[in-house]
Amino acid sequence: MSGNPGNAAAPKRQRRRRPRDAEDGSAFPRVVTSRPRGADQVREVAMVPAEAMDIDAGTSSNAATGGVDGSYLSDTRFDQCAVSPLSLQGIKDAGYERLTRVQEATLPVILQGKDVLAKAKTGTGKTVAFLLPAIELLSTLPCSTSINLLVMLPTRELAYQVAVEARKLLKYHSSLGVQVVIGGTKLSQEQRSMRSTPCQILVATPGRLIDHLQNTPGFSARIKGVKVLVLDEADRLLDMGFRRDIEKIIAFIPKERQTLLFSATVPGEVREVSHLAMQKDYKFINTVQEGDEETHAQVNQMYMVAPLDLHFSILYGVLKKHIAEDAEYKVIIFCTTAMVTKLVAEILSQLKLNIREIHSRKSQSARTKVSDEFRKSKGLILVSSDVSARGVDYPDVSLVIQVGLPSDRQQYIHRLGRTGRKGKEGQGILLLAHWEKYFLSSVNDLSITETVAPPVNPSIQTEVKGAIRRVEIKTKESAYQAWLGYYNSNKTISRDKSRLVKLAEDFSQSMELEIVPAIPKLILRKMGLQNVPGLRSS
Ligand SMILES: Nc1ncnc2c1ncn2[C@@H]1O[C@H](COP(=O)(O)OP(=O)(O)OP(=O)(O)O)[C@@H](O)[C@H]1O
Repeated sequence: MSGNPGNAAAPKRQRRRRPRDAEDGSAFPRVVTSRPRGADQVREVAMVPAEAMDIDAGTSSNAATGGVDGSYLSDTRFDQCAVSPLSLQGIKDAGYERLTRVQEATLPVILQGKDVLAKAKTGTGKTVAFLLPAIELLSTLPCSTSINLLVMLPTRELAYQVAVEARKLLKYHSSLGVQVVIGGTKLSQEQRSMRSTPCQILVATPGRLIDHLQNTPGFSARIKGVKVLVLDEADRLLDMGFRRDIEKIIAFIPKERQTLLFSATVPGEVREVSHLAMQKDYKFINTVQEGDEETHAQVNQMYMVAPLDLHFSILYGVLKKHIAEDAEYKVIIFCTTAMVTKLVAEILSQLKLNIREIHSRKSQSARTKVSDEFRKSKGLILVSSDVSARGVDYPDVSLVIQVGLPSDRQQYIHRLGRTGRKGKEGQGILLLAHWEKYFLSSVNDLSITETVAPPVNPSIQTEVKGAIRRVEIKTKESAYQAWLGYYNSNKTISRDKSRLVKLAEDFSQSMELEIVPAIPKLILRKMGLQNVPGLRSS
């Protein structure tokens, strides 16, 4: 390790605020000079530096047919590519034979040493697309204990998953290793393991990486060895929640490096700020075919609009129907906030459904346990906040339900992307109240169609109300406050504060509360709601 952390006195640990974790073509794709149609893409052109070159892999001959069998796979085999025998052996053991389309499109460009911004649909193998060429580069470097590959990503579950994928590819590269640094675990534990087995590949969430930069002796020297920087879920890492952390981290690592940005969604704003991380002449590789949607055609997307007071009953009805139709059901329900997630999980558990719960207020060990269990199981419903929205690869998810407003179009797409992975079929349902319908205009280019909510008969309603009444009052109070906070941070809904408060009261009534819970004055002031009638303060 460059610098000896064992001998250096550890500086006092600094406390800092950081965002909670939210909580594709032929081997030589065609280079296009103009962007394909679509209002979004037209906007992108205007904001991209002129030097950046776009590779529209979606229209290259191989990708245009969707690979040899119309799937997410290309017809190129790994053993036909310029990949080392050690990596090939690992790939073979992992069971991968052909490259996915995004892997085929990006591999030659990354191996040439170019900076790449790649867009490919969810569940199409982006992780291997950035790991494999980066590992190829690392395998040519002299043996060292510096960090040579830094993978940044927004959530802890995703960090573990990327490390697992890296270990598969590294199986025969005995001189290379991978380590994970994430929040929610003891810093000292990570410091110890980095000291005892310093690795060349580091997978990290931004906040924890900054903790190490500030508090782990020798770490900033080790990170000076970075040759490849990856921002997975790049648009999330470059949005306002994480951008400052990413800028800080980039300031610590060498300018002479290769940078790879990957995501299923690349809004114009991301291309606008991509210079923060990449060289001006980076390549934008887009494997979403011309005229195609950002979501998968094999995923049936529907929305339902119903009054808030019926949402729990409708949710129950949808789940019962899905379970009856599919014995191997595996469902993820996305909720707006951690505390609303807890509420929904508790209500559905009271209704005797097989429920697991995951969100940022759970301990990391509980999150890891639930995540591992859900990955392996069937016949299970995972109620989740956005900690599972991006990148997490749970196989065979049969249905994704999104209850209430997604934070934006990108989040809707990533959440939906937890089903329909690797060419499989899936279903998506978005459940909205009437006043949330405006969100639909942001996804109207996707194949999302209205469907009628299952009828809520009196007996279902009685059963659901009974379950809601059995949920602890404290859970409901926390959910009310979180709900208010979430919708208050939504520009459209919060424009009319009186209406917002009235809607929150409707939510409170849907939880069978007779009066709205009191909220601490300080929190009301922070929300800018201190004088709005209809709220109670404590
Ligand atoms: N060449 C390949 N052949 C078969 N399976 C593959 C191949 N490459 C990756 N996979 C598998 O495909 C699945 C999806 O990959 P991955 O999670 O990287 O998708 P992604 O595109 O990053 O999705 P998201 O946008 O949701 O993050 C994983 O289970 C991975 O192991």
